[in-house]
Amino acid sequence: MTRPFDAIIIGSGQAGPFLAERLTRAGQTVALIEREHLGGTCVNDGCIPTKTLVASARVAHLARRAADYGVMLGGPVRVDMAKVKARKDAVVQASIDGLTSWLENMERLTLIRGEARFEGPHAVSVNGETLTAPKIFINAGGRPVIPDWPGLADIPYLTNTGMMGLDALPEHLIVVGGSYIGLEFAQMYRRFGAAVTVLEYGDRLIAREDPEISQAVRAMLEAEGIVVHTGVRDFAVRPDAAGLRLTATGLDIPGSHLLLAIGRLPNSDGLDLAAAGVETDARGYIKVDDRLRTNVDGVWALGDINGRGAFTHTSYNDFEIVAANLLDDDPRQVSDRIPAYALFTDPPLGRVGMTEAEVRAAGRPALVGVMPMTRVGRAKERGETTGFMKVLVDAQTQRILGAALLCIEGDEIVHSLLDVMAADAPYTVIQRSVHIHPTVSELIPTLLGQLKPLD
Ligand SMILES: Cc1cc2nc3c(=O)[nH]c(=O)nc-3n(C[C@H](O)[C@H](O)[C@H](O)COP(=O)(O)OP(=O)(O)OC[C@H]3O[C@@H](n4cnc5c(N)ncnc54)[C@H](O)[C@@H]3O)c2cc1C
Ligand SMILES: NC(=O)c1ccc[n+]([C@@H]2O[C@H](COP(=O)([O-])OP(=O)(O)OC[C@H]3O[C@@H](n4cnc5c(N)ncnc54)[C@H](O)[C@@H]3O)[C@@H](O)[C@H]2O)c1
Repeated sequence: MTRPFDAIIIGSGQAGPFLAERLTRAGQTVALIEREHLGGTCVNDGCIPTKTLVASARVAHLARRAADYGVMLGGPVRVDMAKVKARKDAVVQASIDGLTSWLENMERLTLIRGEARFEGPHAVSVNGETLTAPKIFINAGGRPVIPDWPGLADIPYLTNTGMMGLDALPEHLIVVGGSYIGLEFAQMYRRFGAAVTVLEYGDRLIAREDPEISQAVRAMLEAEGIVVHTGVRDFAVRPDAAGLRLTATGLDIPGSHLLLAIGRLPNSDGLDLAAAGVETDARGYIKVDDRLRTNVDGVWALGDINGRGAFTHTSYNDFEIVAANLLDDDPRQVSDRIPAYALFTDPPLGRVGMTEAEVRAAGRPALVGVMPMTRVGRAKERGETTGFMKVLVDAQTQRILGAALLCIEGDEIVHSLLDVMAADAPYTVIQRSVHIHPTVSELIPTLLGQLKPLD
């Protein structure tokens, strides 16, 4: 049997449901196919649950520091991991429920639970049925990389998905991978009370960032008692009485739990893209142009699977780009996007635009301003002076090139810089604006008033 639609969407990640809403509102019939959980990674085992857990971990951390603020608690801080998990599950479930009822009640939308595969450029099979449509949108996301270490098949390792099921405190969590996923889990579990060791293959943590950021993040985590090893190679694992034993270059570590956070792979291999003739790059990401069109007419790829972004906000922006081009006669494109993201440690790292290394590589004359948080009144008042703020500016055009804000509220404050960049206005616009006292943002104009040549 063949069922025709105006559009088919594969995967209910952070672009598909919103696109379904726009298309159906425009009068089109849409099939949205999801093989697992509605909402994909962000809702089920990514952003929403991890940031909910980070919130619990921060409360535990502040409770331990209560006496520093003159607040006396009755005894040592205890974390009830079952309650932490239940709180996380409730926040996730509310999100899933909202999404489910929204989609189930969407006029002209057919929601299909099953695994989709291409049968041709405009035909997809699911649950033994063939669906056809002139327009097909792929929003099928990605999954964790699993290495081929000796012994891995013999131990019960975790990924970000398995971590969602933990309702008891690991005695010793070994985290492999010192980037976004690894570091967020490492800090939260240390704060819940576990011993935590981070093992990173590269010679520093979060190696996409400037070395001073890597160093500051490492120092901040070590100050909380997390053990960090970098330049680690030749991993092997085996079961033992403590749970597992991990060996690597110069290391032999017993652990109760192992989290693998060494990157993600696109879910393009399960789609039979060859049947449609859709091309991928060497790493499996679907090749798209600036408007997210694949090489096959009438097939688009949105979200992590196109390799043009790896965040919820980039996936959502992919939806906006496709909808604008198809429905609004508005030629939005990926290259309009200014890269921005945060690492949700505490304090977080808010990032926008270029790193210092990228500015140097571009060879343009630049100005730089750095301010340690020990000079920021609000940070002193809050007793949270870890980190610094750094901004890079083009010396000729006065445009902000990039910023790294490793500080309390860095994930929020970074947007004032991002918005001036998006407005294509000179940094002097922020420098001359009067910010509210006493805030961290208040020091951004001061920082911009102290720029020096980047030598
Ligand atoms: C632990 C963790 C924390 C994160 N934290 C953040 C954060 O704080 N901020 C941020 O911006 N980003 C974060 N991310 C990244 C973010 O989750 C993703 O970038 C985001 O979910 C976008 O994904 P997507 O839209 O590409 O698809 P996904 O959310 O991955 O969804 C794809 C969907 O497609 C379905 N699917 C796949 N193949 C098929 C098929 N053949 N048929 C039917 N359905 C299929 C899958 O089941 C899935 O539901 C985090 C990721 C992880 C893992
Ligand atoms: N705050 C956020 O926005 C957020 C949070 C979590 C995840 N994410 C998204 O999820 C994606 C995946 O995150 P991630 O942290 O898994 O991947 P990543 O690609 O960012 O980092 C993987 C890390 O693992 C290291 N590594 C690779 N192979 C290794 C090995 N064999 N042994 C030890 N270390 C190894 C790499 O050097 C790197 O530091 C990111 O690209 C990000 O976009 C975002």
